[in-house]
Amino acid sequence: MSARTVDDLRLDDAPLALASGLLDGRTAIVSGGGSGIGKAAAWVLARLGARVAICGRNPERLEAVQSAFDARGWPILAHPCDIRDEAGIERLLDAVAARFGLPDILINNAGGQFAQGASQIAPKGWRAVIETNLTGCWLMMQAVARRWIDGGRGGVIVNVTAANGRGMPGIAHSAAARAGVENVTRTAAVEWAPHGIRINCLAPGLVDSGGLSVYPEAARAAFARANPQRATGDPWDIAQIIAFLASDTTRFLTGTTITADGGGALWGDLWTIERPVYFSDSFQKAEIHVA
Ligand SMILES: CCCCCCCCCCC/C=C/C(=O)SCCNC(=O)CCNC(=O)[C@H](O)C(C)(C)COP(=O)(O)OP(=O)(O)OC[C@H]1O[C@@H](n2cnc3c(N)ncnc32)[C@H](O)[C@@H]1OP(=O)(O)O
Ligand SMILES: NC(=O)C1=CN([C@@H]2O[C@H](COP(=O)(O)OP(=O)(O)OC[C@H]3O[C@@H](n4cnc5c(N)ncnc54)[C@H](OP(=O)(O)O)[C@@H]3O)[C@@H](O)[C@H]2O)C=CC1
Repeated sequence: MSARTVDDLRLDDAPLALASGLLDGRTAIVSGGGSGIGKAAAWVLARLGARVAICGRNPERLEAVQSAFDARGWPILAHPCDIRDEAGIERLLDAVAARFGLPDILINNAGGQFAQGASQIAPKGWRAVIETNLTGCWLMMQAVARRWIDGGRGGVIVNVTAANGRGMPGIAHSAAARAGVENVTRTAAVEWAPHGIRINCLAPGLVDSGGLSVYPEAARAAFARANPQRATGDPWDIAQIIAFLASDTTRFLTGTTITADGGGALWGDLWTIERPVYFSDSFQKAEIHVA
């Protein structure tokens, strides 16, 4: 896919890296499956043979994906759910169980944040982002893992985080939440290994998924400078790594984070908010006053 739209026909035609039929008979839940990376992941998983359940807050987005799947004859359950609502998560899992049985795969992809300087973030905004990206992700993984453990069987979890190794200027709340998810992933990977549960994270850099439209124009124009490839990522490529992590191909991999950021962890410059003048090329060192 050279253009970065998450367009249905492009998702049909984009080449698959994994073997067709690899996920035959598996059921996967994809949170945030109505848009962007989650939608691309739902497509990859279905093209590999999985039955897919998608959730998100906005029913219209889910229904559009459901219609596309129905038109292709792919089994799908679209169930609105806010991942911050534990009772809602139980209803989602009950609906999946009634339609497909216990899931085999959880793709914890739902998330997001708003860009704001760290000193400006209001307590309510901080809590909203932590609740979404840390607590929501945790509630999903715990609820699914409990059902696997109670059912005496294992499963695979893929948590979509964000490349945060050098911090994430302009989205401090999300940086904290994603680091928390990566650590609880390492922890749960050990605790739940005896139950046959594998769990890994995929940390994307900037991916042109449509989700980036929430950022200011000036920030978006600079996003391709965030890595040495000087490019934003493609949702299809991210979706294929998700499927790779969800498949038995990676059965010896657990508790790790794969970063897919075009090398941004090594070099690049990313500000999701306007960069302070202190960091501009024209700023004179002599202007720095150290108390
Ligand atoms: C050099 C380092 C290199 C590192 C490279 C790192 C590269 C990775 C970069 C990662 C970039 C990430 C991209 C993406 O994630 S794309 C996907 C984007 N999609 C979204 O973000 C959409 C989802 N977001 C949301 O739904 C919301 O932002 C939210 C998470 C907050 C949840 O919404 P909710 O409906 O619960 O919350 P509210 O809207 O009611 O708001 C609650 C309070 O939050 C504050 N708030 C919300 N929006 C803003 C805003 N735009 N500006 C400031 N504050 C905001 C506010 O306090 C709200 O309360 P009030 O409304 O009462 O004021
Ligand atoms: N695109 C990028 O550059 C990067 C993205 N990411 C992360 O990747 C994931 C996918 O993002 P992307 O596809 O790009 O953007 P999108 O905004 O398209 O996807 C976010 C999805 O999460 C869902 N979602 C958000 N909050 C909730 C909630 N409380 N409960 C249930 N669903 C929710 C949204 O659906 P709805 O609004 O209907 O609830 C939406 O489908 C997110 O976690 C994002 O933060 C990380 C790094 C970079």
